[in-house]
Amino acid sequence: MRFDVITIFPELIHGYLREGVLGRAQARGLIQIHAWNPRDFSDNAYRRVDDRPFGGGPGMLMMAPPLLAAIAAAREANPGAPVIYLSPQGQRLQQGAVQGFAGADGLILLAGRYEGIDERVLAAVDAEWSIGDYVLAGGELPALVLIEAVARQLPGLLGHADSAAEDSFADNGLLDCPHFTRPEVVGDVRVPEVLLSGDHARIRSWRLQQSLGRTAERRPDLLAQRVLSAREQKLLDDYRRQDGE
Ligand SMILES: Nc1nonc1C(=O)NCC1CCCCC1
Repeated sequence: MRFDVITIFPELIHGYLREGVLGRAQARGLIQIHAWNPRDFSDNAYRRVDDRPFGGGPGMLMMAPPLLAAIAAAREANPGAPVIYLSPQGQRLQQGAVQGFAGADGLILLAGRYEGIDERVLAAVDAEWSIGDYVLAGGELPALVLIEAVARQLPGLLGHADSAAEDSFADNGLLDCPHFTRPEVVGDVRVPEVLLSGDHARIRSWRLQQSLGRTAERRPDLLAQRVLSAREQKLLDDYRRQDGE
């Protein structure tokens, strides 16, 4: 899958994606990352990409011509890929949309800076997405969040075959269960006995019960979106009874 990012800080993108599982995914050709710098498409000697806002106001805005030219170049290199602008004005990114994007051949991501971009750029944008209701200094981190969340869904990307499929939000819409590794005792806290039992059916039930319980306690909104099977309801009832003890 090819990701093109339009950014005045290409190294922010390449630097982060060079590491870890995403770096290995690039080396394996599972994903391709290309950054386009609007400065390379600026028609003035100083490679200027920003200017003062009409109507006044603080700060600078990104000018339309360099961004539109960079978008056109990216579209030519990544044909058919939707152009996504990351901004707090976008629709909220959730796992469902991430899985949808994972089915695309490519994505073109526009990372804004300064106080924003000239509104006329949005005529060349297919969708506007937000990673959350807060304001960052630029769209590079949101672009990286989207790339990482989508890339993790690609078959073969994660070492363990079903890791992504087992992600809490990915397959069951619940929060993740607690996880433990060696040493078996930390301070005076032992690993829950069930996880040492080797009884995999019992371990799966315990993990599901913990996810259900945690989701009920911390994100009742997520639980409300989900129909529980009779088995899941019983696990949750038992969890609540144990919790209440
Ligand atoms: N939140 C967000 N979700 O997606 N992007 C976000 C953001 O805060 N982006 C920074 C702004 C900075 C000025 C230009 C436009 C993007």
